[in-house]
Amino acid sequence: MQLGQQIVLEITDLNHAGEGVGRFSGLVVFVPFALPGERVRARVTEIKKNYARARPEKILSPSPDRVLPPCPSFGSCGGCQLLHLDYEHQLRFKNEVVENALSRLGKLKEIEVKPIWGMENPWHYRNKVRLHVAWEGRKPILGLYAPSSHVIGHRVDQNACHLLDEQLNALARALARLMRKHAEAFVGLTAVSLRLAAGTGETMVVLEGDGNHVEWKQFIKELTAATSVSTVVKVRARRKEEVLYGKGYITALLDGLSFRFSALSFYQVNYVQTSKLYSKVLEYASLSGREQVVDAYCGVGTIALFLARKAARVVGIEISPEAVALASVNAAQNGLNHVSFIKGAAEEVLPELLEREGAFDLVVLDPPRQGVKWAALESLAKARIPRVIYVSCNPATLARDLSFLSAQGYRVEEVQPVDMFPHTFHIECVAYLCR
Ligand SMILES: C[S@@+](CC[C@H](N)C(=O)[O-])C[C@H]1O[C@@H](n2cnc3c(N)ncnc32)[C@H](O)[C@@H]1O
Repeated sequence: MQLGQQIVLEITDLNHAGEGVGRFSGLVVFVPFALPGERVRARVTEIKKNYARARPEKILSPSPDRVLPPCPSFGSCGGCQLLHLDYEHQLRFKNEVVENALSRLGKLKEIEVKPIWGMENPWHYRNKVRLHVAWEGRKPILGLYAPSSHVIGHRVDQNACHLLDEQLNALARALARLMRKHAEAFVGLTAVSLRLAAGTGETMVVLEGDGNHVEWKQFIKELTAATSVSTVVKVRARRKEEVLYGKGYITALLDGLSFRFSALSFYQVNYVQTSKLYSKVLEYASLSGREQVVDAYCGVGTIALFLARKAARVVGIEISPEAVALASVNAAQNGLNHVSFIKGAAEEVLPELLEREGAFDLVVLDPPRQGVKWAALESLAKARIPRVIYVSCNPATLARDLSFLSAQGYRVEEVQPVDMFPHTFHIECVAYLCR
């Protein structure tokens, strides 16, 4: 096989990233946007020792599960990987990814993986987007990068995104128009994020990088006159927030609670599915009102406050100082005064907390994609925490960590996948473990 060679192959499977898997001359070949059962003609783009990658040029015999992607940017935009696969089959694929991760990576057999909870309407669900700034001559353009590249593959002024909330699509278009008008202001800006708070409809524009502040003033004046944007914040190298307009945060409403979040604090991207995810956490928690609970990786305190409505005491742990400050405000605003928050890394704070006051009934973990550090996992068994709920956005690290906890004496009772990210390969899960 050679780079640039044209090959014809049968696709037999999908890998965890949603790419078609076939074989050519004995080598595994990944073909993005190809489906199992398809025969494709593709051009080799990468050759490694154990696998190759090829770009599809023609689908010679399409799968019956293939659908026409509604977005003209599909394939040239890195946002979606599964828009060509019928939604029912996307859900089936995701269940299989979770089952395979648990059995192959985690060596965990006989775990009950429930059928994934899909969306009734899997479109326009995203309340956040990070757009990149690129240049077309002296004019800035705004869009999403092509897969594995730093080239814009989807321009927001040309097409609306089918995953993004329509309010944010409209804001992105208005922004792109004004950016071209105030091109000077955008020299030095690398990205612009847009966020929307459900329930209140408040929106935030986050400018990343540096630029001409005098020009920004005029740009922001025109932006806020032309749109209903609530706040504009600047962050430099994604570290410190500087409020340029409005309050610097927006407030979302979810199932009777309100949550403030800011430019640098995490907030789940899909409101409909977040409500289902948190209801599952609450169901697994099955609180009576007497329990003491830890919510590790608590963000702005969302799960902590959901649980606090039914628990005696909740302690949240979070590394981001912005998020911890907002979590405390959120607790106070929701009248939940038996919740406290500790700023720090879970792998340091959790072992200390459990050693100091071991009497917690339940620990919730909701780490980023890298999963939980072993020091934190070990401390659960050491403190004999009876029940653990693990929320994960990465089946591979979930499998690794559940395997570790199994070896430490925990039994994985059930795993519920939730489709937080339709049309992409990303999968959210919530797992329930008992000692
Ligand atoms: C997936 S988010 C979950 C947030 C929250 N549970 C929610 O549902 O909105 C993970 C959070 O963990 C925080 N984080 C990342 N590394 C951490 C660490 N080592 N210790 C504590 N928190 C961490 C991030 O800042 C982020 O807020």
